[in-house]
Amino acid sequence: MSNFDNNPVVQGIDLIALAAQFGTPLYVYDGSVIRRQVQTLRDVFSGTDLRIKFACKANTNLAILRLMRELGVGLDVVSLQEFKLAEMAGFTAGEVTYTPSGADFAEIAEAIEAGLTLNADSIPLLRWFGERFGSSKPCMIRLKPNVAAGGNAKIMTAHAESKFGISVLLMDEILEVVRQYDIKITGLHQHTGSDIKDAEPFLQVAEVVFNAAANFPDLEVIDLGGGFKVSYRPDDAVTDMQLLGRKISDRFNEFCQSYGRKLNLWVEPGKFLVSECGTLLVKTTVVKEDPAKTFAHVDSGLNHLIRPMMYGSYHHILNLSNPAGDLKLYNVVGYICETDNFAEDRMLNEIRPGDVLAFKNAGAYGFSMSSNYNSRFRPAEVLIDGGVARLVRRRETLEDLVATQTGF
Ligand SMILES: Cc1ncc(COP(=O)(O)O)c(C=O)c1O
Ligand SMILES: N[C@@H](CCCC[NH3+])C(=O)O
Repeated sequence: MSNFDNNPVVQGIDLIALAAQFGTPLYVYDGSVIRRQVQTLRDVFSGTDLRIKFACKANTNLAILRLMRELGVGLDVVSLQEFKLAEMAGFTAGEVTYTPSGADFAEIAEAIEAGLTLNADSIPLLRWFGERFGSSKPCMIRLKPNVAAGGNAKIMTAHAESKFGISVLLMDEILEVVRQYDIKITGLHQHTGSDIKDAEPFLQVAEVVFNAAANFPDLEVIDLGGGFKVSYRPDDAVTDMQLLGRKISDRFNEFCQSYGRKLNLWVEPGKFLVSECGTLLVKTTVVKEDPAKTFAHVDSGLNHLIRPMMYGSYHHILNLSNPAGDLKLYNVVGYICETDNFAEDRMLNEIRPGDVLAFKNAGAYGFSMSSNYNSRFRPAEVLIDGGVARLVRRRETLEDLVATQTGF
């Protein structure tokens, strides 16, 4: 189904029946959408030696990771724990890159010993790597190209004041450390941000990385990060992937010629691969007619899908239980003791207590950013693939909430 149709059926499976079977709140993932998105990336970059590294912080459910592996997609992890999950899903260290952000060096040492290639994000880390490993292990560098792009300020990661990466303005210092310790730099990386619509910023940062590449003779990889925009609203403009793929591929191939060798092109999308596959199903608990607003409370909140509250993000909402109901204006709000508005002044088919609502585009940074705030359980998760719905995470219990507490 299109992400915005009021059609409650995914691969022949009725979502209202699924909500009744597994309860709400429930994350539901459509595997066919992931397959489609992977194929699109391969098609648009077919002129290059492309490797896709799924930024798995977007969704670390083991079934999703396994599906990625089945599809030949590698991973980008940001923590040792994400790598441990990757291993459980069948990945080997060689299929995974490691892009920590200001992580403890003890964790980084463990990750390197486990076989991961480090993507170094600071000069102190690069120096530490040099002192400890010299040229005995490969190393990548995360550059900060000083380009501002992304859907909102909180998800822009490459502007001059961003904490991420090593500024390209520090190239002399980078080179001094690399030479001092004879570090073998096998890859240059940058990640501009998330929700980037236009091809222009992608091309702009690619130029910065290509220019920097001339300083590093041992490169095998150029990693241009993720950030491709998908449609969150019915009328959203999205990244023109055909155009982007063609422009980046052409420029990358030219660069390889001038570099003197064919390199691998890596991209590491999160949202592009999994945002549209996911729907969060919730149940309406109370409809409150207030003189100012009509509030539809649901059995979920910022503890399950924090994007609207954290970034002001739009998630399309459908009333699956009453698709032909009269249109009315609602504030759709959570059950958490915070102002956890999912939507304000949203026109929706009449909502009645018990109605199942669907929050679309919830596959990326949904469950993976969830919490137990207010001591609420996190949602269960279901993956629909090959026409079969499979529970891939059970609902939590009180035992899960207290499992790590001691001494009480
Ligand atoms: C290093 C890195 N790569 C890739 C991504 C994926 O971004 P997106 O989900 O927008 O594709 C992120 C997320 O911010 C990131 O930090
Ligand atoms: N979590 C962000 C994307 C990644 C930002 C962190 N680098 C979002 O939901 O839009």
